[in-house]
Amino acid sequence: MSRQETPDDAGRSDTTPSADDDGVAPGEPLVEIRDLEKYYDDDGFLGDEPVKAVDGVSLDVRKGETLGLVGESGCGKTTLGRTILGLETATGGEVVSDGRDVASLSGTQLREWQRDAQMVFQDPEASLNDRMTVGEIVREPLDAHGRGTPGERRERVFDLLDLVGLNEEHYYRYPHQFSGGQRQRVGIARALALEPEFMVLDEPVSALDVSVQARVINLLEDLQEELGLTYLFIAHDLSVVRHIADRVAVMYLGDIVELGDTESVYGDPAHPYTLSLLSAIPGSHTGTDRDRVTLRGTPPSPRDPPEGCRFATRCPAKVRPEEFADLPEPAWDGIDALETVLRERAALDTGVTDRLRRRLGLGTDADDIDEVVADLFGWHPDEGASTDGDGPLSPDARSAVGDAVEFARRGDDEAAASVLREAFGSVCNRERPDAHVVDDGRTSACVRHGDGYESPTAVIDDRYVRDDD
Ligand SMILES: Nc1ncnc2c1ncn2[C@@H]1O[C@H](COP(=O)(O)OP(=O)(O)OP(=O)(O)O)[C@@H](O)[C@H]1O
Repeated sequence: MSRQETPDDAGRSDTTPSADDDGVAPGEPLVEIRDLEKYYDDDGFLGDEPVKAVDGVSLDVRKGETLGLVGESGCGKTTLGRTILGLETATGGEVVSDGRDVASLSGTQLREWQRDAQMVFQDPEASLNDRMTVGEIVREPLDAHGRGTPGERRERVFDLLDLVGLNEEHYYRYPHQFSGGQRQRVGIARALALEPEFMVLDEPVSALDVSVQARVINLLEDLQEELGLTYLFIAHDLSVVRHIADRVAVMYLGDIVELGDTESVYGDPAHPYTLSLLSAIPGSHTGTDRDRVTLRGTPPSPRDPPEGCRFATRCPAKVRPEEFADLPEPAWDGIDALETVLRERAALDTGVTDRLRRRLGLGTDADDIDEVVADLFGWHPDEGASTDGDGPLSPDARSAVGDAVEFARRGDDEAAASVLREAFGSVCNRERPDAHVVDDGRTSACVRHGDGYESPTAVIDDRYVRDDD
């Protein structure tokens, strides 16, 4: 990993013992996560489903590495980090470290794990208590764990401040007297107080100015080297992760879709979601000219994730049914867009007002569906399926779209979306894909890596690049 020298890096002492007394060799699994689930069941009224924030995650965090965790907002990154640390109680699966299943620890053992594994938060403004001095903030975990005499704790805090590029004078100051970067250093010093071996860094630099970000990243890299730390680095900024992470895990709607060495994943993404995510970075060229692959719509609700592959509703490489193999790309664009509209309207429909309206037999605002169809396909459903006319849909496809429109007109967008899925869906809507090993240890959870399918990248090139050129 490259680094930049800064004045802040100078003069730190190396008084903290390195955390390699756990018997785990560098590169071996330090934390093993198996089928981890965290569902939030808030007993929502009207029988809401639980929020499946983390839904079946399996991965290892290896001793001494930085594992990047990326994905769109709301995909479950923070919840995964917090559940690994035992700050949230898992609703299923295991987190094993040093022979202990973290998810089932309590009392002293849980406290031990929470000493060995620490979290650094995104917002140093909100995560530090403004009524305490910096010295008190960093000392608090030492006090709570009864470490040494008061004098020894004070010395330890001075060492920690030095370690993160602050100095003794800062002991008596308050967080509000510090810049964002300095406050994040205080947060890091506090997280290091109990000599952890594993740290979850939750967007540790995203609230900071870019120039300050580089310095804090350098500090984290130096600390890792000096103290033998292992990081899970959560970020939505893909370039920061590329810089700092040895491996990267790509998360979508509660699950990991791709996991591998950072350079392989960024240089040649295997999963259609990774490819779409990376092609959204301006100027990124992921192997071929795929920058025009756009990620349509927003992720579905984690309360009601799609059946089969979670990414199927937005996937640019989705398997299409044989009987519609001849439909041109604009028809598929329209079908995907119509399904997105119906799904998003169905999600809104779960609002109390709409439910009550429906229960009372009042319509929802279904009238504009005809307009949507006309815009997307240049065809009005009342014209009938077999009418000749312009537009990309075949008569069979029109008939299926017409059936969906019937449901939407009656205010049942959910049924309309499922009619579309039934007609135009495939294995992607039925099976949750396994993680396939695609190259040297890299995994990607896409059905297209299985026998008999074209690879996701080949399909995307075919559908989006060649057509556009
Ligand atoms: N305490 C909670 N109760 C109910 N739902 C929650 C709770 N915490 C998180 N969620 C939901 O779980 C899902 C995942 O949230 P999480 O914060 O883990 O995502 P994230 O990927 O870290 O997002 P961001 O990048 O915006 O921080 C979201 O739908 C969120 O609304």
